[in-house]
Amino acid sequence: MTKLPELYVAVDVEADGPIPGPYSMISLGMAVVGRPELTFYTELRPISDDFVPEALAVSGLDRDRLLREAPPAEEAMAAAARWINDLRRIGRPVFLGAPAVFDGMFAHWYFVRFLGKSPFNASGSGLDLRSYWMGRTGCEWVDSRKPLIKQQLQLTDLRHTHHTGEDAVELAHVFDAVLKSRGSEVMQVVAAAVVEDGRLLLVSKNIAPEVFYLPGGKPEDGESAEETLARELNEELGVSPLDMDLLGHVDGTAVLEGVPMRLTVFVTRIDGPPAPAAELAAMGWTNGRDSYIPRLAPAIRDQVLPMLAESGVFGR
Ligand SMILES: Nc1nc2c([nH]c(=O)n2[C@H]2C[C@H](O)[C@@H](COP(=O)(O)OP(=O)(O)OP(=O)(O)O)O2)c(=O)[nH]1
Repeated sequence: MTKLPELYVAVDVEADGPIPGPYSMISLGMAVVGRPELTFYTELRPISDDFVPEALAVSGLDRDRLLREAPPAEEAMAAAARWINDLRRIGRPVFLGAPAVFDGMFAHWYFVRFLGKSPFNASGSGLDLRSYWMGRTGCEWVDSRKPLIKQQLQLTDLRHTHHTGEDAVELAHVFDAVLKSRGSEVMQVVAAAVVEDGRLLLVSKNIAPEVFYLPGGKPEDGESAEETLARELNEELGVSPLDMDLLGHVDGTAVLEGVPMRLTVFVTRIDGPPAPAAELAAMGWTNGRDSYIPRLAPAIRDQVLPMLAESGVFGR
């Protein structure tokens, strides 16, 4: 049997105080990431007489109305648990909070207090939006606030309203965009395979002088691959490409930054003898059997050389 996918359940809580027990959860919203039609909302009858006016004011909910009309906590949490458990037909629910500490603390306490257990798991653990973003981008805590994440993902139109049903949907959208943005993290690099007299041109940079690879580099904004290559050949070697034949794309790990890389390689002739610029540590020509080979970047040695041999350009 194939394993069902994980379903990230964005959970949003409004409360009338900082901790559950002395204070109450007054509304609970949930929404499934990537499945905007799957949402849940309930208000809850307060469980104590105490409340912090400033906390209550955040949601704007009328506590007296909740005392009269909202379902008791047992009933509301049973409905929430049923909704989560129903999701098990299509996936494996995982709690998602922003922050997981506050919303998770209320949700977990309420599930355990009123139902004896949580439909998420025994520990109340789950995902936290900001921690995930820090891990993905390497940013500091202070730069992982939701408004900043929204800015970077062009989601500033998504409103935060303090209505837990709407805010759970907002969180689900943001996390969906965070997940989708992962694919675009691949670093693009364009490189030239220049072959003269049966030898392939290699360079190394000052930052790692013992690692050799093809001349080239990363595109600047708006540049085509060909424009990047022409600029890089000029900057690194003071030459211009005479023609560029796409050899292919190679997916690997960028040897300097250690991040996922897609390398686009062109077979290129150049208009004169290359003269290495200061940013290069060394330049040389390999015949495919010499001491350069062990020092090649893995993507070049393991993927590009076989492609060049296959196409008959070099190494046969
Ligand atoms: N140019 C080039 N880079 C390669 C090859 N193979 C490989 O792993 N890389 C890696 C090395 C680096 O991690 C990254 C390219 O970085 P780079 O430092 O050459 O790019 P760049 O000239 O645009 O550098 P910069 O402006 O950031 O200084 O890709 C290759 O064959 N050619």
